Amino acid sequence: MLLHLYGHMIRQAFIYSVTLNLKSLQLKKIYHIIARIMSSLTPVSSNRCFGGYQKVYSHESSELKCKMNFSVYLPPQAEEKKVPVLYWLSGLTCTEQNFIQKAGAQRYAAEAGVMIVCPDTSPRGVNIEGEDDSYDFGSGAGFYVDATEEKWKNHYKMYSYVTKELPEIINGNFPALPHCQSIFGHSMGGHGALICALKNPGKYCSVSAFSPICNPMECPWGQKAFTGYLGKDKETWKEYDATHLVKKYQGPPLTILIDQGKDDNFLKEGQLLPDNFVAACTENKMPVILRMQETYDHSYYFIATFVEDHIKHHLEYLGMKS
Ligand SMILES: N[C@@H](CCC(=O)N[C@@H](CSC=O)C(=O)NCC(=O)O)C(=O)O
Repeated sequence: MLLHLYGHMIRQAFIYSVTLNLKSLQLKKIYHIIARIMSSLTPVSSNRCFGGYQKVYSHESSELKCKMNFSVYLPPQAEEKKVPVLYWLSGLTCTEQNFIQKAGAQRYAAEAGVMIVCPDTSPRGVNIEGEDDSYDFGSGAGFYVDATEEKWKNHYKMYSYVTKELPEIINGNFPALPHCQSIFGHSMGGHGALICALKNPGKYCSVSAFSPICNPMECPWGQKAFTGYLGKDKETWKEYDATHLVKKYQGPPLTILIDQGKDDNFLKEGQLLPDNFVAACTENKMPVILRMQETYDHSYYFIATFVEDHIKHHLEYLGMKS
């Protein structure tokens, strides 16, 4: 309790120091030491689900310098042995809750014996002016990049959080097979999953996405987010654009599965651009399966319909053929 109070005080002191532009190296070091001590997980909820447990935890994130929630589904098999891990990245406006409440994935994860981990979609409550002003930038819209712009870069490091800090926490605290992890997601999170896999060859056994924002450099959501987090130089954007990254991917074979609803309004508005991604995959001879689903939209009803297929896709590459 006392430790949490100290942690909170140090975090606030850090936020104020950044706000006042003091940028004290010592204060940053102190924050990291406290964050490490505080890396213990606080249980938020635990519910029995298909013979396993759906749990939510909070923790102090050293990358994001704030308190973060994540959810973890522990299948029944995790009581006996270590299991593979599937990371799910949600889209704009989501938290760690959307997928666990709406996708209905726990039944299939229990059958397959895989853990599913869902982080939140951005840092929360970090006192950056304007952070809560729009649904597609700031809170709930971290875009899974490490911001380089002065205003955002101290907290908005979702790329490092999901590829480094969170896996360390999962591997250190849960019965996870550390080299047996895959990643999938939806919309902003579908793109997040693609870039995490493409930027880290071999780290994830497989990747899949529902209605991903495939080419953020060329769509309004992506242009707004990349300008805000990465600045105006579009060369730097390429490091976080799946359509650019897939052209230069040289790692182990990766078969990418994408489901896209044909009645998705965001597809019609030009936010998702799957054809650009498929053309880039073809250019680099990358196997990609794009399934255009008649009459489906962008919602979690669509995700719930096809989530079993995605879990089966991952099982094949996690060495657990279904
Ligand atoms: N204007 C809408 C937009 C938010 C929205 O549709 N979010 C999607 C993801 S879109 C791309 O990343 C979503 O998953 N919403 C949560 C849900 O549970 O459906 C709005 O503000 O609602």
